[in-house]
Order: sequence, then C-alpha cells, then structure tokens
Amino acid sequence: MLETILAVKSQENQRLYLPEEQEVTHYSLKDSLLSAPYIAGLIAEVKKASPSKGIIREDFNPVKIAHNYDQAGVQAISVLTDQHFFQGHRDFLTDIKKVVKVPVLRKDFIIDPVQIVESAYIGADAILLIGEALEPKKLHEFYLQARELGLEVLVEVHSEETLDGVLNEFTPQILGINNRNLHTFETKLSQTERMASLAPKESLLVSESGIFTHDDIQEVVNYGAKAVLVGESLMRQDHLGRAVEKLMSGVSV
Ligand SMILES: O=C(O)c1ccccc1NCC(=O)[C@H](O)[C@H](O)COP(=O)(O)O
Repeated sequence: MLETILAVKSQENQRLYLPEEQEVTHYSLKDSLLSAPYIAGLIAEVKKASPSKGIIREDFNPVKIAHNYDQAGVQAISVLTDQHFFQGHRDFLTDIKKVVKVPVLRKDFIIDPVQIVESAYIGADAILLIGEALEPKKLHEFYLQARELGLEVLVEVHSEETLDGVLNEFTPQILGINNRNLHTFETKLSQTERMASLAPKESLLVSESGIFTHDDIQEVVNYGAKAVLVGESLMRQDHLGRAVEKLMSGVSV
C-alpha cells in the first residue's frame, strides 16, 4: 500500500505553495508532550478518512474538531493534509493553527524538500517523516532541513529493520513506532512492545495507531511510550471532550 501512496505522491505536482505570510505562535511538540498531566502525552488526530477504513467521520469540520481537542486539554494535534487517500487538505492545518494553542503536526507523506518548506509556510509546528518512505540518508537530510526551518520532526517507523537503518544515521528527538502493518493495515500494540527496547533513551517515544482505550494507553506506556497518537477512536466520537477525558483518565465524565 505504501508503494501505491508514494507513487501517487510523486506524480502529484509537488509545487511550492506559499500562502500569505501570517503571524503565528509556535509551540514545541516535545515540550508539550512531556508536560502532559496524564500517564502519556496525547497527539489527537484530525482525520476524515483513511485507506484502511474509508470515511471515518461524516460530520467533519476540522477547525471545530481541533478547537474541541484543544479545549479538552490534548498536548498536540495531528492534521492529515493528504487529499488523495485521507481527504485532508493543507488549508485545514492553516485554519486550525489560528484557533488552537497547542503544537500542530502536519501528517502527510513527505517525499520532496518542497513539502518541508511548504509545511513551515502553512503554519506547522512539526512534520512527520516516515522511515519506510525515505532512505535513511535522505530522511536525515530532510530532518535537518526541517529543524533549520524551526520545525520539529516525528520520525515514524513500522519495523525493526527501518528503525535500525534510521539509528545508523542519527538519533531522532521524537520517535514514533507505528503499530499499523503497511501491507495488511492490521494494527497490533505488540509492535510497540517489540520495538520500544530498541529505541534510544534520548528519543521521546510515541506509540501510534490502533489505540482505542485507556487500557491500550496503559499497555504502550508499560512498554516505554511517553506519548500516543490517536485518530480513529476519537474521530468516531460525538463528544470529543468526554472522549479525550475517558481515553486519558480511564474515567467516564
Ligand atoms: O490510517 C490508515 O489507514 C493508514 C494507511 C496507510 C498508511 C497510513 C495510515 N494512517 C496514518 C496514521 O499513521 C494514522 O492516521 C495515525 O497513526 C492514527 O491511527 P489510528 O488511531 O489507528 O487512526
């Protein structure tokens, strides 16, 4: 599946899109995740659809969703900006950035340096770089480019092999273990269990995908995760404030 996504991405015209410059306040993803009052930091995702689940949320107002997440006390917001596979848009991120006071992560398939420059212009505080989408050397170059532009980076890996390749090049500040198998789409928290011990102590470890309950969060925290990235389970809830509270504290309000 990743091959298909990357083929479509490389055919999309990766032209530089520079909106009118605007004043935005930037927030640190790492600092925010480490300041969580819960057992882990929460990156809550704004995602209308996905290749594995189709439409996840019919009533989709990205700005309203992000505002509700912010009010609920999440530590960061992840915004899918890919149009083709996730029905996202880069404007969602720019609009969200205007109404929230937490860091905003651009979640997309970044394969061209132009997308990194664009991410800074559209207001992102952080970007995602996927280990399986970039050779380790290129990933490191992209990482350094992003850092020079003031962006933080969540480096995501789906396998031990990819993690090994990345760590041979550099140590990411923020490292995501994605629990989704990119071929079958199946999610297994045991992926975090298997890989967490290979993560450097200096990297803030984020467990991503397939997290639905407070017990799931407790489980990945026990494996060593300091933060979680949650999309679908929140996106399917009507009341996001209550959903965040229940997910993070384990108690219904
Ligand atoms: O979500 C998918 O179906 C998907 C398929 C192929 C590549 C990436 C995909 N998702 C991106 C993500 O990593 C997730 O949106 C994110 O980790 C949240 O996952 P979840 O909580 O399971 O929605």
